[in-house]
Amino acid sequence: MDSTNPSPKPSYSPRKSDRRQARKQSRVSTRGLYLRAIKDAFVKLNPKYAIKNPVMFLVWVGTIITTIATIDPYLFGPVSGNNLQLFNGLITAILFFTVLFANFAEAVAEGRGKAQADALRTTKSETIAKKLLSDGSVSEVSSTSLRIGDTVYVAAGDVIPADGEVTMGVASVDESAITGESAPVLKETGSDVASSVTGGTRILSDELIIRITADPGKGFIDRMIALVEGAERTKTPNEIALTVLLAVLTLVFLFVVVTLPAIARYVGSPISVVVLVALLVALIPTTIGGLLSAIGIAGMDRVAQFNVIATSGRAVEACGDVNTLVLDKTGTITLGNRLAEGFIPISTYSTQQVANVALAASIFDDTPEGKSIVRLAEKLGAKIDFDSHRAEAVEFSAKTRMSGTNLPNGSQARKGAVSAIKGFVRSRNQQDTPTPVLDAAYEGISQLGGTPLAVALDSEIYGVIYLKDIIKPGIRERFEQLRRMGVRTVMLTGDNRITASVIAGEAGVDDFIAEATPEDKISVIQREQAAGKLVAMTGDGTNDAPALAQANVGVAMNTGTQAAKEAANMVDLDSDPTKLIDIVAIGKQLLITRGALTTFSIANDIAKYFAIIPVLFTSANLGSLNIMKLTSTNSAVLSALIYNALIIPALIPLALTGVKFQPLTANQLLQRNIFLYGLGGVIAPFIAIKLIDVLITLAGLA
Ligand SMILES: Nc1ncnc2c1ncn2[C@@H]1O[C@H](COP(=O)(O)OP(=O)(O)OP(=O)(O)O)[C@@H](O)[C@H]1O
Ligand SMILES: [K+]
Ligand SMILES: [Mg+2]
Repeated sequence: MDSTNPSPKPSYSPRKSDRRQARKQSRVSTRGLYLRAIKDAFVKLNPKYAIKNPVMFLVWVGTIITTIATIDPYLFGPVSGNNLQLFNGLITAILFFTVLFANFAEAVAEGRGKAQADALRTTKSETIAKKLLSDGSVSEVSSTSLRIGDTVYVAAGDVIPADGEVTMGVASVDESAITGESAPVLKETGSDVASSVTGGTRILSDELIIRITADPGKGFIDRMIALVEGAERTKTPNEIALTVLLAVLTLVFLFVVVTLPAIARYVGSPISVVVLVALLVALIPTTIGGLLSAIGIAGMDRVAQFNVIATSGRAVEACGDVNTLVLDKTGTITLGNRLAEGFIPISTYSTQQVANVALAASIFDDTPEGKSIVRLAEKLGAKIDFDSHRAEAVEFSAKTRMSGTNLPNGSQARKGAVSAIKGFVRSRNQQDTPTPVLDAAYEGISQLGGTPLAVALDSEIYGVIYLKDIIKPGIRERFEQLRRMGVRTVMLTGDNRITASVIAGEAGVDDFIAEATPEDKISVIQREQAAGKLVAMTGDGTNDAPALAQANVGVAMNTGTQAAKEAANMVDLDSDPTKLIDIVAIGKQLLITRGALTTFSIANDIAKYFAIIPVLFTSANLGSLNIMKLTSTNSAVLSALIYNALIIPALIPLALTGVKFQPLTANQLLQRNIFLYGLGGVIAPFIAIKLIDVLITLAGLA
């Protein structure tokens, strides 16, 4: 839970994003990226890879056929015409470039990940680990020999040899190797969120004893490398469905093209094999076929640029389908640094007395709330009148919703949710005490969106602490955007009903659940899923792990426990719960981009069909069909093919950055995109082909 998170809340200053930006740029040089992609484009010509993309593979096969026809134009039967070898050679070259361009698109998309993986690998060099043996002695071993369950000792200056949990000590650690943030992070034992350490990070001060939790090659950095490199990138269900659709379309066009020679012979206008291959390539969906995997990779990459590591493309894509977002109140919707604003006494007690009990109940509470209560109480002159070394801490838990101190004299000081403290007092008094003043204070604070904490000593409630929290600026607009995209937001909080409804109303969430226990989180998710919804959530604690695993998209905070990180399918390196909203937007954009480019590609192919087919039959005195007045059959085929090849690199930037994103529902988007990319896709080829036809006629190529 957030209130137990000792690390500072993320700031929203532009400086931080600038730093992140600078880091990305230094890691990846654009020039190197393109050079590498050009090389990879050739490597991907290997049939072993090429066959994974059926549409482009067919183009590759076509290239080989036209190559043979260039060497011997008469091999596949009698053909007429002059300059056959030049024409066939040109077609072959264009087809070859079509395949290369598609490979290049994929390679560019993969490039950034590969460069990032290289940078990560440099942090992963083998180190010497100080392993603790059962007899208490220390033995120096290689980090690669460590196994789960081993215990190691690390001190200032050491690199942590493998992932683990701190079992003893407190130390500050430089995690910039994975998060890019130079500020040191405090690691300590016992804490739910600060006890997990990552191999490859460096201890800056003090020393730690760590129990290893990952075998060699299975650590967080290893997983990150595999992920950013795309080694684990499997096709997502949506991608598979689209690949099947494209294959079917390809078959249809293959059938169309195969039946053409018979018709052509009938009308007395025979067509050569090379023209048939060219026609086939022009008609099959090569544009989307060539860009499909680049779009998917770019989606993962865009998530990575937000400093979020996705375990699979499937996870990013699932974000696009999310219908319900489950969010925490404290720290996600509100700023989360709830600070004590005042003490309100009840019955005969004075403010001073409330402050004294509040202080006694908070001396061991190191949550931001606890510390702010101590500060305020001390400011009001409160003092503790017992030996704190002999007192016992009662830790806060989201289940009990209270915390406190057992004093040396046997007294119990508590503070917590008003209902929880009422329950605490009732169990000692065996009856309810009517407390109209308490209820008024509770309601007053809640109406302001604040959190009221009741303060009790043994069987007496002394008063209420007002914890003030502020809704994050701009959060209402973000929920508004989500609503327009058809995403429902549900706020989940351990806080009381009134506070919850006030904050929910101000923030504009669709629904909320108050006084929620950690178990409620999982049941909310299950209920939504039972209604056919895809659910996304964030979490950091161990008790969030089951809910993170249950959600379709679970984003764990990097400050969270190992269990939470393993259960999630994304890890946010900045530990900013608000990012879930951005990730959902990225997922939506990925799906929209794919849809838009598919529409454009298919519209293009249909337009090309009507542009070229008539020209093929001009010699049969069907010239009136040549509405575009293209120069000749050859120039029509060449123009169409050149357009077909060039459109792939022309659309790479769009495939990588994604189409312009507007928060609309899926249906509205579909309509808008069919109009924009469908109509555009029909018109563009006519204009472009005509233009290229004029140019190559001027150049005397056809
Ligand atoms: N350190 C604390 N000591 C005592 N009581 C606390 C402490 N922190 C929170 N509480 C009380 O327990 C309630 C539940 O806390 P919990 O962390 O489950 O939810 P929350 O912080 O209010 O909201 P969210 O679930 O959005 O983080 C709080 O609303 C508050 O009344
Ligand atoms: K095509
Ligand atoms: Mg909380």
